[in-house]
Amino acid sequence: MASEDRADVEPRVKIYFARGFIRMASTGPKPLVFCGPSGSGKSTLLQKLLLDFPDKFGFSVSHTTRRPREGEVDGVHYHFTTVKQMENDIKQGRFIESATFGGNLYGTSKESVERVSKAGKVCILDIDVQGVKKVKQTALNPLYVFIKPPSLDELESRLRKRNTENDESLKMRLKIANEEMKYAEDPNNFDFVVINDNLENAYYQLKEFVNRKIILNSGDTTEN
Ligand SMILES: Nc1ncnc2c1ncn2[C@@H]1O[C@H](COP(=O)(O)OP(=O)(O)OP(=O)(O)O)[C@@H](O)[C@H]1O
Repeated sequence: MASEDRADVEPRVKIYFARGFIRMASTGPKPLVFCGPSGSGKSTLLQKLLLDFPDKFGFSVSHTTRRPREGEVDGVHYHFTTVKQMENDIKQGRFIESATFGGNLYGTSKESVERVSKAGKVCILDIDVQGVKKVKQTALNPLYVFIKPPSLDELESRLRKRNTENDESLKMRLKIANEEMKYAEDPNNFDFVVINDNLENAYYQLKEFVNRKIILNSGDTTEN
């Protein structure tokens, strides 16, 4: 889908080309990609994982020129910046990738990514299917996890309860969700699919996958 069609949807594209990071990825544990429709529970599950394994995982904070939503903290959820500042930073080569959606700029700075890799942590990428397709073209070779809502009706209900969307953006998110779920049906596209029906159950499955594929593989056998 063309980016123009997704005017109200935030891009979730964080592609880590930083040299240091790629070196780390090729020797250490694989990075972890979280993908899934808007409202499927990526942030919720990701936060639980970061809390459980604070020394293992790190999340690169994106920049945006959009206004913060209620409860969003600068430097935690996003680095909120101005168009002038961000355009200047892009010109100066400080961004790995950036895009304009719905009149706002979004991007991943080299600094945000390097901060995670310098701390010796596994980078978690929270990206949409477009981002997954792009990452698949790089040498990053992460593990791909798809967070799947139990149904589109339940997804709609969660998005409505979250109270972050207007009717138009909700409709767009549901349309894209349908396409993303079709992409995830191909077993070659993701290493693991978690159905986020009951949160604790979904998290249990995710944690088991992460323990098996990342924690135990890195030589750290500490159970959490
Ligand atoms: N298993 C669950 N049962 C019920 N509600 C849930 C569950 N998982 C997440 N939620 C709620 O659903 C809403 C969407 O979750 P969340 O914000 O984590 O989704 P997301 O995939 O990160 O969305 P976006 O891509 O738009 O940021 C939140 O209000 C969250 O509290």
